[in-house]
Formats: sequence, structure tokens, C-alpha cells
Amino acid sequence: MTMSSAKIECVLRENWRCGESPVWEEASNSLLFVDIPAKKVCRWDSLSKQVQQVTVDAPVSSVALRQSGGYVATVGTKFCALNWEDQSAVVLATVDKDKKNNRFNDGKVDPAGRYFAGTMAEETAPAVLERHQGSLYSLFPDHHVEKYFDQVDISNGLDWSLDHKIFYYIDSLSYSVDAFDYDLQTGKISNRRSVYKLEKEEQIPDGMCIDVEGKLWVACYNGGRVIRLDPETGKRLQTVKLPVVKTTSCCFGGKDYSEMYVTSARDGMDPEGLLQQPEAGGIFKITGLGVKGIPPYPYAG
Ligand SMILES: O=C(O)[C@H](O)[C@@H](O)[C@H](O)[C@H](O)CO
Ligand SMILES: [Zn+2]
Repeated sequence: MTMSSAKIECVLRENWRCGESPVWEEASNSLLFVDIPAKKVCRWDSLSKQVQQVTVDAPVSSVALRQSGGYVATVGTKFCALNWEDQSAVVLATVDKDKKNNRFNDGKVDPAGRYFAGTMAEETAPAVLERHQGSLYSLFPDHHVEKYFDQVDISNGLDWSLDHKIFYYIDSLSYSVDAFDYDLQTGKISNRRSVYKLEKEEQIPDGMCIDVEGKLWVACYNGGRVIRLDPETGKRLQTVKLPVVKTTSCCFGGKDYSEMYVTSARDGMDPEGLLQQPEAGGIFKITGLGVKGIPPYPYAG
């Protein structure tokens, strides 16, 4: 597989502690993302190169567009609506009320406008946490929450097939990319199976997105790469290495969604690693991949 034309550029070197949940906002030519432990939602304007930030009151693990304006975000164990202008967050629903050590992790909106996000126990160090404490949820447009399953270790990447009939999901510590049958009408999932098991050097699967050919891109935490997978054959099609090891998530954006943006983390790195990887915690842009992505779905509530 050729990948020689891919070009990688660090577009933002503000050394985020744990960048996550990149989302392209076409209307503002911007990349939204979060810094989880810094409790920040960030918006990088790709034209002016300026970053705006909104600080919330708990770790913020994902952000998504909202059809009626503004954004939604998962903050602590709350689904919130975020007003960018006045920097206010309004709670729409709370989960895991009996689990004080839990927080949300990755989240994404489905093609019908439901906001899916899963939880995990708070980590004492990267990937070190009480196991099986998380669950997967979705916030419907009417603000009610449905729970899909529990026993999750680190709820992470998620996306839907182009025909909306499959939901792809990563529980990081299973080292697997899984698929479910998806019923877009009801938002129900069934028939869980694995479509790809990570190889040792690929390390921990984290964020994920789909491209226009229906192939999956998975950011490999500690693996310093994004990999492209064919969920039908279970084969890896491509590996793109980045100059930092803690690659956390990826999305397509830019003109016609022809660029890929990759977030990264610096939390958990020792001083020597930070010296060797000064761009750790930066945001990267990959061009020349030769495949495009699709626009993110906005939350419909
Ligand atoms: O970014 C996330 O999804 C988690 O919140 C992170 O803490 C790491 O991914 C995790 O440590 C590695 O699995
Ligand atoms: Zn993640």
C-alpha cells in the first residue's frame, strides 16, 4: 500500500495535556477539540490560526456540533449544551450517579442526531484504572438517555457505517475494534463482534473515524500512528506514523474533508520522552491521504 504522498504537519503546538475528540466545523472553518484534564473545549480557526477556549467545571471528554446552534459536550458524567458566546454550560442529563469516580470519555453523534458517549473510571495513570466501571449511553434529541451495556474499561472511538447499518466501537483495553448491527430508527444495537484485533506494536486503540470508502481510521495511543482498517475483511490497509507516541483521536476536515486532523497527549510522558517529542500534545494535520471523510452529524436536540 502506498502512503508516500502523506504529509504531516503540527498545526498547533500548544502542548495540550490530553487532546481528544477532534470535530470539524465547516461553518467556521474550525477544528473543535477538547483537552480532557485541563477541562477545556477548544476551537482552532484554520484561517486565522487562532484558538479560543472555554473552560468547564469538570474533565471534558468530547464535543459535538448542535443543530440548533452552539455545541454539546460530555463534562464529568454530564451531557451538556455549550453556549460559545457566553461560555455557559447547561446540563441536559447525568449518568453513572452511583459511580463517583467515573467520567465520560469519547463521544460522537449518530446519523439521526443522537449523542453517543461512554464512561470509564478516572485513571490514576494512562490506562491504569479500576476495570469494568464504564457504560455506553446515548442522549436522544428529546434529552432522554438510553444505556446500551456496562462492564466497559475505557469507552473510546465510535462511528457508523456509511449505510448507517453498523455501529463501530472501541473499548480500549479489549485491544479490539468491534461492530454492532445498528437500527437507525430506534438507535438500538445488537450482535457485537470484533472486526480487528490490534497488533502489539499498535498498542491501545483510541479514537476512530470513517472515510468515504467505509474504511475505519483508528488512532493508536502509545503507538504513534493512525491505522486504516477494512472492517469487512478485518485487514489493515495503511499505517501513518506521527512524530508523537500518544496519538489519541482523528477526524477528517478542511476543504471537502480531504485533510485528517489528529490529536495527541503529553500527560503520562516522562521528561526524556518530552524532550524527544516536543510536539507531544500538539494537533496534527495530515494531507495527501488520497481519501476524504464525511461531515460530522450534529446533535438534533
Ligand atoms: O483519551 C482517552 O480516550 C482517554 O481519556 C485517555 O486517558 C487515553 O486514551 C487512555 O489512557 C489510553 O487508553
Ligand atoms: Zn479517546
